[in-house]
Amino acid sequence: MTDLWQNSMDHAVAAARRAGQVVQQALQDDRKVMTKSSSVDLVTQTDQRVEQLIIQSVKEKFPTHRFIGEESVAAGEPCVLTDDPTWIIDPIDGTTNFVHAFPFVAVSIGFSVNKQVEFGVVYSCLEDKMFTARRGRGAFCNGEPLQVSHQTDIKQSIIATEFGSSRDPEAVDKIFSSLRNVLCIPIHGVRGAGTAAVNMCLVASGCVEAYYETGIHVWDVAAGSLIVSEAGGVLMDTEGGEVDLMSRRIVAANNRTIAERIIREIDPFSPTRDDAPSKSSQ
Ligand SMILES: O=P([O-])([O-])O[C@@H]1[C@H](O)[C@H](O)[C@@H](O)[C@H](O)[C@H]1O
Ligand SMILES: [Mg+2]
Ligand SMILES: [Mg+2]
Repeated sequence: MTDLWQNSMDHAVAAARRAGQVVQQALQDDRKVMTKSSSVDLVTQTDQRVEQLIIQSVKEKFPTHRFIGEESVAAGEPCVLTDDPTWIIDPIDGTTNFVHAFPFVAVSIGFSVNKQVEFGVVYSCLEDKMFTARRGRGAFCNGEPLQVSHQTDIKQSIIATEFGSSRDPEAVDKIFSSLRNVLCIPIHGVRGAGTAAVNMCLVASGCVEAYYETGIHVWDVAAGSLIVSEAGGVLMDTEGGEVDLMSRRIVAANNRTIAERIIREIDPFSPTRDDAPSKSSQ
């Protein structure tokens, strides 16, 4: 069977690698920091430049494809997923890490057709780890197959999560109450790399049993979601049931037992959806 999207995926891998080189180079220079929805929602010229580099290179090769890019949406482009082939791009996942030179920064590229992710590429550029997944064909890190952890006992697990960039006290209260509940199950520990994409790759790699967060965006998790499921993991909504990548809520786990156990402890809330009609960037 011919593989319809292999050319696009090869292009994504090459684009992510080039983008990673730009990010690494930029770490040597002064980084001018700007803000978006709040004083802790950071962006740099490197985020914008890398996104444009990726989009331009794709447009030259695949002129009919569409885009959802974090910085394009911040600049007013729509965030709508259609059935058309769509590149879902987070040029720097972990911008706060990048600003502080905290060494986990990723370029994340998901590709969806008929609203289904066909491939995902996450390049953790400071670790030089290229995570890839193609629907139905497994997940890999630098070409080596990935497999989630086999653990089913939550008490023997490590869980990844993040505080995100909302400082709304009600949201922060929910985040803390969930974290307290999960920690006190009790679990072995809580971790967070400062990038949703890398956290999901850690689930796929079997280093942590699960990752959950409310407040992420579709570009943070599109690629990682396929990498987790192709490594044998599951994706769920924070209230149970199927994940909706536009809903800004995700649980990515090694298996359903662990996912459902965490969901019991999460105090859920619903930020404005990514595809809400009159949504300004937040
Ligand atoms: O802004 P960005 O660095 O691309 O992405 C953020 C990172 O993934 C962070 O770990 C997560 O907690 C936030 O929810 C994301 O928005
Ligand atoms: Mg991100
Ligand atoms: Mg980003």
